Amino acid sequence: MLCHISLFKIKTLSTAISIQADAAGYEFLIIEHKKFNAAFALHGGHLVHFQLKEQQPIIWLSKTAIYNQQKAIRGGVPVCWPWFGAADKSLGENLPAHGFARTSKWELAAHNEFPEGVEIELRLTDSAATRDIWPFQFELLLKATLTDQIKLELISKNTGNIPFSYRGALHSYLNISTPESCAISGLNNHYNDSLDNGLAKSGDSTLQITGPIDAIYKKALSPITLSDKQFNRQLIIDNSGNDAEVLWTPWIAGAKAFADMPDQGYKTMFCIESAITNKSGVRVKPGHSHSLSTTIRSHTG
Ligand SMILES: O=P(O)(O)OC[C@H]1O[C@@H](O)[C@H](O)[C@@H](O)[C@@H]1O
Repeated sequence: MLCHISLFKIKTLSTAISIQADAAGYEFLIIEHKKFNAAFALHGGHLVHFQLKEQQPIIWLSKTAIYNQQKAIRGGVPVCWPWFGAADKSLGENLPAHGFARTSKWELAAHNEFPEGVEIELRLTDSAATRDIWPFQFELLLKATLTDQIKLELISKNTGNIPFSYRGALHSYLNISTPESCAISGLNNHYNDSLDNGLAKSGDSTLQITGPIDAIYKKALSPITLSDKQFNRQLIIDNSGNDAEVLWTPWIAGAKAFADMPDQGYKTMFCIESAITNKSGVRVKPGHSHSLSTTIRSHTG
């Protein structure tokens, strides 16, 4: 499953679910269900693998991803939180891009196996280290329901006594055959091009992948479909709680510049992210929660 990492089993949680670790003690939750295989890294609360039996993986993971506590994993579904992109200057200098959730160690809060799949809950709460850079109390829950589809729900709960605002994303790296085989439809026509100083532009409702893309599309009004001719499948993506879909591929130069992506890696991935990118973010009052989600299902033929 994670064929480029050697893992040993630490604990069996149910027939399909176990905790396994690499030689350095980096922990994964491994799911070997009769319908699919999947894996999460506890570091980052990060889905790193999902593959239905007899199909190509839905989620892309870099073969040269770096697994250590300081780094976000390249691939999978990074949880970007409590900000998206660069941190607000008011929080300080040199803060990590896309927040601290993807480089924090999460805990397994619940797991349940049933005939059609599994439910997994991973939790991250504030600590002295998080309050040092983001002065709020919170409970972040990633609820994953894995069946013949992936459903990820990120619930941001304010456990303190002052409101907070957050931005973020479920930054899905989708596994594709080749860029030329793919077309994306169902997008909103309006986007801001991050490769052109955030300029507001309008595009066609179907997008081909022919070069680098880094764009913030206004929230789609219906599900988005990534059609992949060579894999003979459509990935159908339904997001909620978001204000945008961020589309991203680093393309040739970008992949070359990353130490944790093979030079050719850009050819087999494409990101469609369920994101909150508005400057003001989503405000969550004490005792309240907000949910950001993405559902990805595959339709073959
Ligand atoms: O390399 P990172 O921090 O994981 O970010 C990857 C990309 O993430 C995307 O969401 C951003 O729009 C891009 O600008 C960014 O390059």
